[in-house]
Amino acid sequence: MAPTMAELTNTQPSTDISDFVLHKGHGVKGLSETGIKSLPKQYVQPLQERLCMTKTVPQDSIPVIDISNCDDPNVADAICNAAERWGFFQIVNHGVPLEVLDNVKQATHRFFGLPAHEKNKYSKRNSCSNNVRYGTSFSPQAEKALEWKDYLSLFYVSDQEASALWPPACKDGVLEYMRNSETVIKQLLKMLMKRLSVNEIDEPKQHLLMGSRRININYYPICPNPELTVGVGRHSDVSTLTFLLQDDIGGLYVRDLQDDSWIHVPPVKGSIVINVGDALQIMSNGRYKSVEHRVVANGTKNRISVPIFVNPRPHDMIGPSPEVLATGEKAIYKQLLYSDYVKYFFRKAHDGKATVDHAKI
Ligand SMILES: COc1cc(/C=C/C(=O)SCCNC(=O)CCNC(=O)[C@H](O)C(C)(C)COP(=O)(O)OP(=O)(O)OC[C@H]2O[C@@H](n3cnc4c(N)ncnc43)[C@H](O)[C@@H]2OP(=O)(O)O)ccc1O
Ligand SMILES: O=C(O)CCC(=O)C(=O)O
Ligand SMILES: [Fe+2]
Repeated sequence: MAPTMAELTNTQPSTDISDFVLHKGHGVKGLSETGIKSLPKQYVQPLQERLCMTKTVPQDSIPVIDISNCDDPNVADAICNAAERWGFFQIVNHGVPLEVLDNVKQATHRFFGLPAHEKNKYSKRNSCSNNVRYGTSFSPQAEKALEWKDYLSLFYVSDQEASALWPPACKDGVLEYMRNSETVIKQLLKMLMKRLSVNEIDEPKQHLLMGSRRININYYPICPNPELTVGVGRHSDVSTLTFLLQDDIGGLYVRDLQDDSWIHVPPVKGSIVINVGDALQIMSNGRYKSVEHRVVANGTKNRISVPIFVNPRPHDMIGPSPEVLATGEKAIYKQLLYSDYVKYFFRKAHDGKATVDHAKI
């Protein structure tokens, strides 16, 4: 039986909240559902990490790009310009059927709707594979303040492995969404690489750009005192590209590189949010920007999102592309083993752009 709100907040030491959320697998969703009225102190973020609304810009500035005609050079220009200027854009008319998007959202709700003991079968402690992990916050062992989010992270190896190991509550919807994203991911990478003088994506390049995929399903439950915490703290993704489906609640903010303000990425029906990750920033020698983003907590609504992180393979070396350096441009990033880079990212709390700065020469 889940404890009541009074049992958790008033009379119990804070270790009991950690035990309930982290170890027993209730997550922040379970905490939220106790009816808790004030934010436990573990989730109170330092002032500088909370999103101050006076630093946000109300207008919609992240481009929304219709990609129905991928062969149109104007479409490629819009994509590449957005990747250079914003690091973020939304795509519409991308060819992934609305039904597939609805199915993966339902799959996400089905998984998080399971009882805690079912979800907890996939926690780091209990999961039968490193490739399937249910958790909460980002890196609880490294964080001074926890984040108000639960997630399931699925590293894709093969359909066979996914069928055997991924939770039955969500695997079909997630696999269908992954399969349907493949063509558009290839189209986007082709356009982005062409501007970097990579005119053909041969097999080795394809491995480097999209040789592995990780899909996360994220759940941000209703939060008491949302202004005191974060859903996800400031970070950039370590992927090549991230292909993100959000529901209609909103709450994702992106750093404007020109003035350091934060810009909302408004939900647009049927759209997919695309962002450049650190691996592509490094390969493009800084031309495409992996931009800091964060998610605010919400006081009245539950929110979900489903990012597909498109990555190099763990054993690939990443560094500025030879085609980019062929012009005589000086490399600003080192060559790194991708899995070392990702481990470095996961070992720390979210800290803005510190991971990619670590890759600088
Ligand atoms: C969760 O909240 C998030 C997540 C994100 C993610 C943004 C991304 O861009 S994810 C894309 C990352 N790229 C890849 O996964 C592809 C390459 N993969 C690899 O190189 C490896 O699979 C590996 C990730 C390095 C894991 O290798 P493995 O040998 O299996 O090592 P482990 O011992 O299992 O893990 C090492 C260390 O990493 C942490 N960790 C691993 N997986 C996850 C995960 N899915 N989520 C969170 N943390 C993970 C873990 O702490 C491990 O350390 P331990 O102390 O537990 O041993 C963005 C924003 C978010 O809020
Ligand atoms: O939930 C979102 O909109 C974004 C989540 C995110 O940035 C991530 O999982 O890397
Ligand atoms: Fe992210």
